[in-house]
Amino acid sequence: MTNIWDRLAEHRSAQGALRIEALFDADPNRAESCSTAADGLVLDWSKTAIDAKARDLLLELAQPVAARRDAMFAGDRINETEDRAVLHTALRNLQGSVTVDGRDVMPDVRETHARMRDFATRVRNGGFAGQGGKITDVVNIGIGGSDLGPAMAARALSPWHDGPRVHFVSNVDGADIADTLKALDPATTLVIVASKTFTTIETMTNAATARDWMATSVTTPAAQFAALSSAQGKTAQWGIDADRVFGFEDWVGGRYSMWGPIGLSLMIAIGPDAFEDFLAGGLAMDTHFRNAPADRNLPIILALVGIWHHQVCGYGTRAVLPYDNRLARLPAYLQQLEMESNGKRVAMDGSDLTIPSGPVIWGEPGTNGQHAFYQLIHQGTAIIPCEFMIAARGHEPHLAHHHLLLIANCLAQSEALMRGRSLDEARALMQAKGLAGAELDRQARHRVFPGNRPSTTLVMQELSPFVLGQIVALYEHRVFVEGAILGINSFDQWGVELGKELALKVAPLLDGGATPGHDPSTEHLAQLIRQMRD
Ligand SMILES: O=P(O)(O)OC[C@H]1O[C@](O)(CO)[C@@H](O)[C@@H]1O
Repeated sequence: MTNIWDRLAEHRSAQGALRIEALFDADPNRAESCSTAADGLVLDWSKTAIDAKARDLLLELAQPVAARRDAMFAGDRINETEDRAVLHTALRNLQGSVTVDGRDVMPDVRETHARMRDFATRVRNGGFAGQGGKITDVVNIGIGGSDLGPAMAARALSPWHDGPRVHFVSNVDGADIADTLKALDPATTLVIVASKTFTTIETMTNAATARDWMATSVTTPAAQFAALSSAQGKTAQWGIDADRVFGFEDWVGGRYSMWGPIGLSLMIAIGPDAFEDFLAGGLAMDTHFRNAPADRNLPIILALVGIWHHQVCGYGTRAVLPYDNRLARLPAYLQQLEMESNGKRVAMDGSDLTIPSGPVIWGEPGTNGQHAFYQLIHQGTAIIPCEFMIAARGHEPHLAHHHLLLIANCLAQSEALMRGRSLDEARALMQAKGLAGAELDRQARHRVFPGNRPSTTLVMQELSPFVLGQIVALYEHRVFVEGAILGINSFDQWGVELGKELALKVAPLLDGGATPGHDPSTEHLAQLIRQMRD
């Protein structure tokens, strides 16, 4: 394994000043041969410096992935630090069969899905109503994996919305819930408390606030609450009727959970049939991931491109740039999926990682990002691999000219990043403006684009529930492949625990109490804030 990393590093250094464009000169079919497709979703990775040798070495690196992938789908306890299976894929394979510890888990999955379908249908058609009539608004209260997935997807699939309005509250900042609830009628609002553990302080605080708000208008607030949780005892204590509690097993990780009960708000918004199309897209990607050979396997290729850029080339961040305004929350969703999964420093066996783990993920939809941070991407000193996404068709046929411009911008950016603008070209531009001598040189230098900056482009026909399912599953498996290659556990998240524990100890300081063991800076800040507040 180490040997392949060394060989990759040697090869990268042997590439020297190689320009990506030169790879197209060497291989006239590069655009096609460096495109990988799965059920109509196409990834073009030709605008990277991955040449034939790098590709072969990366594929060698991926050889151990197949065994771990098969173990995951078989229900083995591959999440070793939490001693759990990893089976979110079962939630989208409703006809499938998978056993954990000798027990077929699918009857329960199917039963819960059927209950979700029934409840969502009744919320949508008025069979389940609020104390003031048909449900007009649904508020999903959750955070992290209990928020980001459904919030991202609800926005992405807004053309499919034909149910009640859905809103998402996640932040413990009271501004979030206050701003959301102020426009709603408690008597026609359904509140869904989404929390796997039903202990997360942000979610439980927001849920209690929502219950108080509801109590100002209706006699039985709990009757307009539903819960999505693995902790059924706690949901009962909270007074939520078991009929409206949708559970899932510990083998569904929070950030992988939108396919099951955590997707209820999405199902209510777009309807159970469209939600099942979303599941079908995820299942199609699973089938592809399990069966396609590594060199034509979309998640494996996407992961290897990521490894090439971060672990081999040393680029510290990765920009996700969907040219689709409705995918505005995708970068935030992927931040949790990728960084909570692969932001680790210890290998599965407890030893220190000797290679860097996952990169920083960030991004914004195009074209807005172009007018904000693309300056740095094009001319800054850091190289930022960009992941563009674009649909051939938009959802507004009467605005087709907008969509053409959107596509043109997307393609132009990846071209500009790769080709850049040479000093000679910049000088010619300045000459045409009448400049000469030292001033011409000075002005020209500011207009040089170094180019040779890598990007990938994911192309879809249109952003439908099926395609969104493919994209989410693609990224889940990409994270899996990267984690398997790095030898880390992508399914735990111990790194978020310490801050949670300390928040509970800091809280008394803000009320003038004393809890031992804080550093002087934290004590001082707490005191300062207390004074400013009073
Ligand atoms: O669904 P819960 O239990 O409220 O947890 C919410 C989120 O908190 C985390 O545990 C840590 O941020 C995430 O992994 C999870 O998605």
